[in-house]
Amino acid sequence: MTNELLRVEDLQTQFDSDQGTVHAVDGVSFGVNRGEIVGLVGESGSGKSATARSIVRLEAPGQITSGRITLDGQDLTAVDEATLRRIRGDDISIVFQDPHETLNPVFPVGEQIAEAVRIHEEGSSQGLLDFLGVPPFRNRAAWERAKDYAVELMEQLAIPDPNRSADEYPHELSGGMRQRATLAVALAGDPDLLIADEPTTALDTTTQAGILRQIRTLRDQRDLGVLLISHDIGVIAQTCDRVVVMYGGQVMETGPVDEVLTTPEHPYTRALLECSPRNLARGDRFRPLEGSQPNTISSHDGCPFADHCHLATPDCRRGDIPVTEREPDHRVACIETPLEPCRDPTAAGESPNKVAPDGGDNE
Ligand SMILES: Nc1ncnc2c1ncn2[C@@H]1O[C@H](COP(=O)(O)OP(=O)(O)OP(=O)(O)O)[C@@H](O)[C@H]1O
Ligand code: NI
Repeated sequence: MTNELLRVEDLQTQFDSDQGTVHAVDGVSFGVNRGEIVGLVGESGSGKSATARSIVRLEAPGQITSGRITLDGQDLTAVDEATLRRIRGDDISIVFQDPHETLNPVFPVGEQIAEAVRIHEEGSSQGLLDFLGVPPFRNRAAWERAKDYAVELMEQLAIPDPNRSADEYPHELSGGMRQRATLAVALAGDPDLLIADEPTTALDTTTQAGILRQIRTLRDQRDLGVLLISHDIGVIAQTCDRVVVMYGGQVMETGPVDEVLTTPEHPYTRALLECSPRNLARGDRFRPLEGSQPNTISSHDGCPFADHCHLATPDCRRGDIPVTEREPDHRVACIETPLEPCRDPTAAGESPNKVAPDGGDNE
């Protein structure tokens, strides 16, 4: 028995476009254990959100064309709509960058959290009421309990004066508090897995750090599995135990954060660390890698990074790139990476967070 909660195996999600098929997620595999925070990192368009949405089966208008997604052994690609709805409420929660996707502007936040608690508690009976199209039966005692628990959840999320904040509308809260309220809604059903898609991207760095710490605390308290999506490698370094580096819909490298970010092996991971916003002089603008994202339309043979990789050979542009395990649980999808690992791609500049500055740039 492992304590693996989520397993994504060879997932393919595609979109139709006028130009052809977009291979947004192109053979992605990774797992999330209970009590573990896994980061999904990559530039804009690398397929992070498409992966997250596929896991909760909200991939439309995209389509999962192959692969398996299992949560606690249950295949999410094979369950019916009613089961999926139950899983989304009870087992997996997803929060987005924009709280408006979760919070309704016209209701006080406490009421929305309580509503999420109540729906979870009433479970299948609520499903029946939806089916019959009648307004939900308001069990007074259950509603009061849900309200009490909503305030308790707000307290757990370090929202100050939760009794008062519960009566406030989303726009009356600061950005950070709104995102905490969103997390409270997400946790109302006591999920096993929390997926957070760029939850702090819209926030200033201090507020961001507070929320990331909160996510770690929740993980500790609830033994939550967390999939944290970010384009910011610094966020991943601060928060995650393991990281999955994506480019062009594929996984380039995956492994423990302190290994992957200190001794990155894939040329793309090295490039990503080099152009991390934290490595730029103050005032410089973060610019994506030269040439930015590959064309994921139609042809998707070989390594998507080949056109930007100084180590690329003709073999890199053909067929599937084999994945090799360099250390236990540290995998790299590259045929040309020198066996001598790159010690620290940022040795010349300032190192981001936990990345140890120990020189020896062999690139
Ligand atoms: N609804 C859609 N219709 C067509 N193509 C889509 C759609 N949604 C996403 N895509 C394409 O799928 C690919 C992956 O997009 P995705 O949103 O997963 O990237 P991302 O890594 O989350 O980027 P970002 O950091 O900008 O959120 C992109 O090429 C994108 O254009
Ligand atoms: Ni995204």
